[in-house]
Amino acid sequence: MKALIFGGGKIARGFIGHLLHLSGATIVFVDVNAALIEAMRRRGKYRVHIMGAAHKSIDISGFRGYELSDVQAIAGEWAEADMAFTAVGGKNLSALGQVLAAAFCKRCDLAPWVRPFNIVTCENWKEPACLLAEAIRSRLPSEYEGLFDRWVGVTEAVVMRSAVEPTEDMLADDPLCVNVQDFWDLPVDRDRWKGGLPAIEGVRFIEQFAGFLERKFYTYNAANGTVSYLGYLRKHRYICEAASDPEIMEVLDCVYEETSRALALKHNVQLQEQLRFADSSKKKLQDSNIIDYVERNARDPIRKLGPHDRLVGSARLVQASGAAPEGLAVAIAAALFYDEPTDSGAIELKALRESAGIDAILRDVCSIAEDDPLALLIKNKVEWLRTKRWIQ
Ligand SMILES: NC(=O)C1=CN([C@@H]2O[C@H](COP(=O)(O)OP(=O)(O)OC[C@H]3O[C@@H](n4cnc5c(N)ncnc54)[C@H](O)[C@@H]3O)[C@@H](O)[C@H]2O)C=CC1
Ligand SMILES: O=P(O)(O)OC[C@H]1O[C@](O)(CO)[C@@H](O)[C@@H]1O
Repeated sequence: MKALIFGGGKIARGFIGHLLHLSGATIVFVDVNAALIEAMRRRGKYRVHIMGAAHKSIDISGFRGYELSDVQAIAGEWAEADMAFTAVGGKNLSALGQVLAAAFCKRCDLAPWVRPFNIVTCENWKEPACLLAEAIRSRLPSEYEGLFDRWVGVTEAVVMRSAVEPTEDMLADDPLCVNVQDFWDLPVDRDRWKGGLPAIEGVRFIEQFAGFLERKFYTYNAANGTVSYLGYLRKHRYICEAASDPEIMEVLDCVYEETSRALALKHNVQLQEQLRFADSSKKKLQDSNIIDYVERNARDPIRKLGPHDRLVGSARLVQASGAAPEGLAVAIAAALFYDEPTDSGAIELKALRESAGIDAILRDVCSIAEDDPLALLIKNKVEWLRTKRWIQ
């Protein structure tokens, strides 16, 4: 078995590469970051540290690496590969699609198709498989479209292992190592997969997958958004500390309650089952074996305040179910005040807030109009945060 992994970051190395290595696959990483690829080639191995279960940690070696600009090499590897995964960040899928379209044409010219090829997105994003498939297909010359439709499946996975930057000491020893959660399951949408199913450690093909990614995103990520933005205001460094702060837990429980009702309704899942799912998210956030940082989870607030992302997207879902997203509105209000000076997105957000005001952020970043009930609710929660002195 041979697999391409687009992205060489934390999830690519610390989860997808790990599972594929355990399955005996030949692994080819492709990343836009030339320095990262150079380091991967030079060092030839990296360590995956399993947090809280050091005896399961492992060295991964025997992989190859290419820069994304090397379309010819990607096409050559593709011609011999069985599947590909992406872990590049949802906002980069469209740019990746452009390269994959060019590589696909070259790959078609290199060798005839004899079996289907699947690309699995591993991204916290709204409908990433559709997005990537369209980003590739829309750039294909018409004579290649039929081949793409016939031979390539684009499907998606739900990534629930956390992969975290190691400490500076660990990086000094191995700059490519990754700290990961002791979690091994990778659910993949079976219905979008073309052809026979491979046996890959941890990969679980699920039928009627629709909705699972949304449930995960608006449960796990809505919760870690809530915990991290409130955690920042409450000056917590670690996620597990913030998630165990009684004042934050009150808001967190409210978020779980409102998102669970809306998700159960939308996806026709028993409320009790969805609440159990929410509970597993809470346990993960509070797990002190997982050394994860408020800063990492709050990072890139402009993306995370986007209209379909974890906070506003889930608030919209709650509104659509006929309820008011009280807890999520607190989390969004807190995110508007994520003023971390080391985060370029946070600096931009603060400058926008100070120059144009909250209404402008809600309109331009979150796509929430000034007279939308959600805007009014969020602004009420901003005042509430002020009365609690969590913001000035
Ligand atoms: N780190 C985590 O705990 C989790 C991450 N995820 C998702 O996994 C995805 C990857 O996240 P991380 O690995 O944490 O990020 P990361 O920042 O560690 O890695 C992303 C990598 O993608 C590369 N990249 C960007 N654009 C590219 C392109 N067009 N082609 C090839 N490579 C490109 C970057 O250079 C970087 O090396 C994201 O969608 C994230 O939401 C999901 C669950 C958990
Ligand atoms: O970069 P993003 O989108 O915050 O995704 C990473 C997050 O997803 C999670 O796995 C939550 O499910 C977190 O551990 C992690 O912070």
